[in-house]
Amino acid sequence: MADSSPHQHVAVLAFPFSSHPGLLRRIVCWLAAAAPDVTFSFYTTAESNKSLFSAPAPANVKAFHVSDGVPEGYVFSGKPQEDINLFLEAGYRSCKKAVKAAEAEIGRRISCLMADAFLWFSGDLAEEMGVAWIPVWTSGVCSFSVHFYTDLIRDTVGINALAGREDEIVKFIPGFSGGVRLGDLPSGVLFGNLDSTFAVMLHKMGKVLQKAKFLAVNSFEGLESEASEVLNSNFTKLLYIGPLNLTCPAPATGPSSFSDEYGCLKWLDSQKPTSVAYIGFGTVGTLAPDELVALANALEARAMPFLWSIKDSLKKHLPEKLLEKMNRTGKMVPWTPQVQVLAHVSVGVFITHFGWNSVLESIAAGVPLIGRPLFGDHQLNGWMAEHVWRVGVKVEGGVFTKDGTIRALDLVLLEAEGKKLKENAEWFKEIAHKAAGKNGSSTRSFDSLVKSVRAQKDL
Ligand SMILES: O=c1ccn([C@@H]2O[C@H](COP(=O)(O)OP(=O)(O)O[C@H]3O[C@H](CO)[C@@H](O)[C@H](O)[C@H]3O)[C@@H](O)[C@H]2O)c(=O)[nH]1
Repeated sequence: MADSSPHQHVAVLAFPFSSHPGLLRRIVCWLAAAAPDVTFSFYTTAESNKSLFSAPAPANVKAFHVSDGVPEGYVFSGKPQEDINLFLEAGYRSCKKAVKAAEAEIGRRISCLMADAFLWFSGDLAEEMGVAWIPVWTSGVCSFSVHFYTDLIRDTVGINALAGREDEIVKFIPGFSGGVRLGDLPSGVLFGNLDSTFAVMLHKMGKVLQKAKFLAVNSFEGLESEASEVLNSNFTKLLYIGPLNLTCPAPATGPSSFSDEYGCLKWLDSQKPTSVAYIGFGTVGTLAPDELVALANALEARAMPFLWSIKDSLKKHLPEKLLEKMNRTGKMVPWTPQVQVLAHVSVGVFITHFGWNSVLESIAAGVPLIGRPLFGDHQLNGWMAEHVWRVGVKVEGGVFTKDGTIRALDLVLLEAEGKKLKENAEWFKEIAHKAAGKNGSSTRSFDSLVKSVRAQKDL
C-alpha cells in the first residue's frame, strides 16, 4: 500500500438509522472542505448510502458500503429494533472488513477513525488498527451524561423500581444538581426494556467512552455547562462543534433536506410575524391517530396559522371536514427545510418531539417550543428545555389533547410566561451564534479537529 505521501486517510463510521448518518455526513463534508488534502472514507449501509449520496459530496469524500448484517434469505419477524440488532451483531467484523477494503481501494492506510458514539466497538477497532479515535455524539451532553452514569443511577434507584416514583426529582446525578425528574430519564437506563438492543448499546457506549481522549458533541459552550464541567473534569475532553445547523449547514453538498420543494418559505412570507406554529416530529417518530386529531382540532379551534411537516400516510387519520377547514389557515407538507423555516420571522412557536436537533435548531432561531416527547432522549431534552433553559413547555400530561394543546399555545403566544420563554430562547440564540461565528468556541474546536485529522494525532 502506497503510504509515503503526507496525505491522510480518515475513516468515518456512521450509525445507519434515523437522522444519524445524515448528520455524520454533514460533519464529514464540512471537514473535507476544510481539509481538501485529506481523504475521507465514509461507511454506512448500501441503503443509507443511496439516499445520502444522491447529492454530490466533495471529491475527497468516498462512500463505502458496510453490511447491514441481514443474513441471506433472512425473514424479519417484526421484533422491535431487529434491523439495528442485526447491524450491531455484525458491526465490528463488517466495519473492519469495509475499512480494509477501502484502504486497498484508496491505496492508503487510515490514520484516524471517526465514528458515531453509538458504535461503542469503534474504540477497540481504532486500537487494533493503531490509529486515533474520534467518537461523535450527535445528541446533547445532558443525555450523554445519563448514559455515562447509568451504573450509578441503577445502583442508587434500583432497576425497574420506578413505579410510583416517576415524579420524584433527584439531585444525585452529577451534572444535574438542580434536579431531574426520574420519569424523564431516557428509557432503557432505569426503566423500560433494559435488555433491548438500544439500551445495551447505550450502556456499553457510556462505559467505553470513558476511555476516549475526547468526544465531539453537537452542542455549544454555555448551554449545558454543569453536565459539561462534570464530564470534562471526570473523564474526557468534550469538543463542542455545534449547533451543527449553524456550524455546518452545508446546503451546497447536502441531501435534499435543504430544498424547499413544497414552497414553505414562500408561504411563510405571506404570514404575519411570529404568528405561525411550525409542527414537526423529526425523522422517525409518529403520533398516534387520536393525538393527531387532538392537535389538529386545537389548531383549528384557535384558527392558528400553521406549517406542519407530516407524511401523507398520516394525514389519512384526519377527518376530511377537519382537513378542509385546516387547509384555510395552514399548510401540510411531507418535508420542510426546517432550519430555514424556524429562522423565518413568521414562526412564533415550534410544536415538536424534543429531538435533539429540533431543540437546537429552535434555540438557534430563538423560537420557543411546545413538546410532546416520543422516545429516547426526548423526555430529558424536554426537561432541560422546560426546567433548565426555560425556552419551552411540555404539553400537559405529555400527550396531545385538544384543550391541553390550546392551553400550551395560549401560554407560549399570549401570556407573560410565554414572553419570558421567547426572551430566553433569544438569549441562547445569541450564545449559539457567537459559538458558531468567527473565533467562536465551536469554530475553534472545529479548527482543532481539522488540524488533528491532518496531523494524524490526537487533539
Ligand atoms: O420536515 C422535516 C423534518 C425534519 N427535518 C430535519 O430532521 C432532523 C430531525 O432531527 P431530530 O429533531 O433530532 O429528530 P429525530 O430524527 O427523531 O432524531 C434522532 O436522532 C437525534 C440525535 O441523535 C435524537 O435526539 C433523537 O432522539 C432521535 O430520534 C432535524 O435536523 C430537522 O431539521 C427537516 O429538515 N424537515
